[in-house]
Amino acid sequence: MSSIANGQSRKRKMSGENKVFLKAESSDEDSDVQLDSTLQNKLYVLVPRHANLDPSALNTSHHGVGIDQKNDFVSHIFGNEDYTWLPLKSDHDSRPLWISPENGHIILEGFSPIAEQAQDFLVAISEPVSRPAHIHEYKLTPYSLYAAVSVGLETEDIIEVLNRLSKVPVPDSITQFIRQCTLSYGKVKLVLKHNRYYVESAHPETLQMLLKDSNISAGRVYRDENDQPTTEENASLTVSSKPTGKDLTIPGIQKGKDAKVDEIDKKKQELEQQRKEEDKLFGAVVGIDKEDEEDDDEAEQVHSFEIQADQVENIKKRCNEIDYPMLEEYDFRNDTTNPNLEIDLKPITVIRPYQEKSLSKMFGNGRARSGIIVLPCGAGKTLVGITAACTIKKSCLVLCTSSVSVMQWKQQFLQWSNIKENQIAVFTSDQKERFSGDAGIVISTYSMVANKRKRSYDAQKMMDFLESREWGFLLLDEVHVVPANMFRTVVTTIAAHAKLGLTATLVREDEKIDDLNFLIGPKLYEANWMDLASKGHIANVQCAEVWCPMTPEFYAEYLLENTRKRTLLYVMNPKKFQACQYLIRYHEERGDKIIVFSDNVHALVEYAKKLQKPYIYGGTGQQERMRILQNFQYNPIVNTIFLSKVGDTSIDLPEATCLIQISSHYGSRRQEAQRLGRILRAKRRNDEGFNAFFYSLVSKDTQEMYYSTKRQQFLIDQGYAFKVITNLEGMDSDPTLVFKTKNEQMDLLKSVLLTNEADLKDEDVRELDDVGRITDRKVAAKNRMPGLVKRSTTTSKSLAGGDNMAYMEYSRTSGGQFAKNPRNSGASKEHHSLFKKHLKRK
Ligand SMILES: Nc1ncnc2c1ncn2[C@@H]1O[C@H](COP(=O)(O)OP(=O)(O)OP(=O)(O)O)[C@@H](O)[C@H]1O
Repeated sequence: MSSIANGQSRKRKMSGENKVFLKAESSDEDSDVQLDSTLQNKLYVLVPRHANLDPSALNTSHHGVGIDQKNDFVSHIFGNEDYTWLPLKSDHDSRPLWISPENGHIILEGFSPIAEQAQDFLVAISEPVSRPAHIHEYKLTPYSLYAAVSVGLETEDIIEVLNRLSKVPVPDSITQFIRQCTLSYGKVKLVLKHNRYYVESAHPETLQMLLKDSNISAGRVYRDENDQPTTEENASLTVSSKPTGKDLTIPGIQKGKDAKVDEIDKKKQELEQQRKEEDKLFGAVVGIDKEDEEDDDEAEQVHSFEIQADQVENIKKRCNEIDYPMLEEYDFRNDTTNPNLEIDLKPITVIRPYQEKSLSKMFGNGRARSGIIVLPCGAGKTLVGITAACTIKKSCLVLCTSSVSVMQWKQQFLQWSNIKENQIAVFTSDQKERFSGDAGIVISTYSMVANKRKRSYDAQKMMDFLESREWGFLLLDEVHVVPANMFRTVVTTIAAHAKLGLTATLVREDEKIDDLNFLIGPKLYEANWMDLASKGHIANVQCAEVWCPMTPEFYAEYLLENTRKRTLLYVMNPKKFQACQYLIRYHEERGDKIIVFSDNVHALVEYAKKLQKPYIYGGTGQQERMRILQNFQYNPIVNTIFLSKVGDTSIDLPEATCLIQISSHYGSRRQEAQRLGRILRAKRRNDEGFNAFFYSLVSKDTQEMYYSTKRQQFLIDQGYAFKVITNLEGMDSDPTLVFKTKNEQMDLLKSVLLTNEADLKDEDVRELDDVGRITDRKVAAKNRMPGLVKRSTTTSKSLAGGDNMAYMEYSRTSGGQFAKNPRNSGASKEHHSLFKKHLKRK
């Protein structure tokens, strides 16, 4: 939930907010939005320049009784977020939303019968903040509203549906904010039709207003009655019908139907019927599919004027400056200049419902909208990108973060679509291919395209080829990791009609995420992790933080040493070593396959050697990596491997069912989510009662606890509950564990203190993923010994880890199985001071 006010006086708080709403003066003339970093946690930090919100509108006291005047005995607990004075609607029980008049945060009751529809609507108009099992939190921002209008929602519809869903009337301040943010956004589109560029809008007055701007009107093209360019000026706009998208089919939806699919369809219909009845009952037809409904109505008219191709960039820039950013849409079906690409999904390829939903946001009106699709790790972003390419059917450029990903994309194109191998070209430092024919696919890396340093002759020739032609589709993988300036270079050097960004975690520690909105387009869709897990598309994961006490000797040194040595001391803590050994043994006995992650290479090697397990880090040769990974996949004796951060992304090991993290890089929320992604794709995710496990081992009372809390935040916001394990049963009395005696512990301490400074650094991985996935499954399969992989049967209690471990919970529960463990009760009192602070802050 959003921060609970800390007792500041309302007067002081309001003055702070006034600051947020004040349009910052021209400190940065070029930026399209203003950022007030002192007020990071507030809504409306980003204010479109035209948005001229009246701060006094947010002074809630004019609505009724302010909290200062309230004398009841609970209001003070909620501080400035006590909204009991808001008038509840008489049928509020059947409405699932609360809207804060002060900061636009929206709280959704996840247990409401119409929560699913409400969720669809909220994802379209606001940013999800936190989505645990029962209560979800969203926030309205200028960008989220920009995204809403870009997928076809209209201002009044947004307000009306919010009002229908809300338990209280939508506050005036929020209505006003929505109006101001949607006033100009999404009203103007840049469309390429029959190879001519048009500025298009359903609002002729908006186009007339734009044409009054000399920069824009200078780029306008006039045509005579023979459709030839003329200098004769003609004031009228072209009028045409709005495209309906009716006859557009996204491949992979109807194909490959079997009995199971029919059954699902039947269930869907039943659910649909049930939903319709609920809608009737609650009178809250959400209306986000209004666009589709409109298809049945008479086609709406759109107005447009043509602009010169070489003026597109200038006009786009000008429109951004005057707060009328042009949405980019590609009318690919009417593009007759760029040759078509013969590509379709294979008949056996069936895309999943959430993949279809995300694509329908992109192709909702029969054209391709540029924007970003956010799906959890392992949920199949690649297939979404491939399906989009199969829909557009024009030349396509795919950019990824590493050469390993390039090969994976190529392999996936061949796996899911009917594209021929000679129609796909790979452009990396090792391979510079061309596709045969007029149209094709090129897969490359961001650095190959954006790096302007001296290129080899071949690379330069390839770049000339990429820059000299028009691309129907630009697919951008892992958009959250690529620096904004790299994007800028890519987007300006490559002429592409439609751009699609893919990511799992739209979070960056550098808060640069907003750049993506303007460089690629708005977020079109964001899936809910818990929903996908509950439907079996990604694995259910039990997350736990294991608190390992420091031995007195290690702790004494920890308090004395400098930061780098400190890190090594808490990573090499003998108790952590033992916990790691204990968990490996426990999960190996259950038949799990375990990946142990360590960012610190020194620790990685020490742990792996001591526990006699194979390890891979940046310095491991390619052959050795493949050998280790193949053994892990197919050899029943190799059930645990140690990986440095080279394995964070793109490693596809669906056999892995358990992750143990012994050292991590500070507080990166993204890294934590990516690591979790390694087990979300677990092959066995649909087995009854199956759970994957994610353990983070932290040394108690050290800085590591702070970082760990920070890292988990993204996953907690997706609904994961991290349990705290304070005691691994039987660990203290187990004589087989390493570093049992004081002498052994002291020897370890000595070796840590003698370690070179140079060894203490985390691995510097430039290539984001260079472990690679094993694509040569046929070779590997030969070595496999079927039936030998042992998986012991366990009780559900054991599956929940309840046999040997004591849990306590400090985060919101997701209704997970750990929470039901009777040992939980009462344990939650035992919060570490760091967590207490965290909880209070929450
Ligand atoms: N519709 C589908 N039908 C069957 N399998 C699918 C489908 N969509 C995705 N998959 C499979 O799911 C797995 C994960 O897909 P993919 O690698 O594209 O995930 P991702 O979202 O890119 O993950 P990450 O962000 O971790 O790289 C792959 O093995 C892929 O083949």
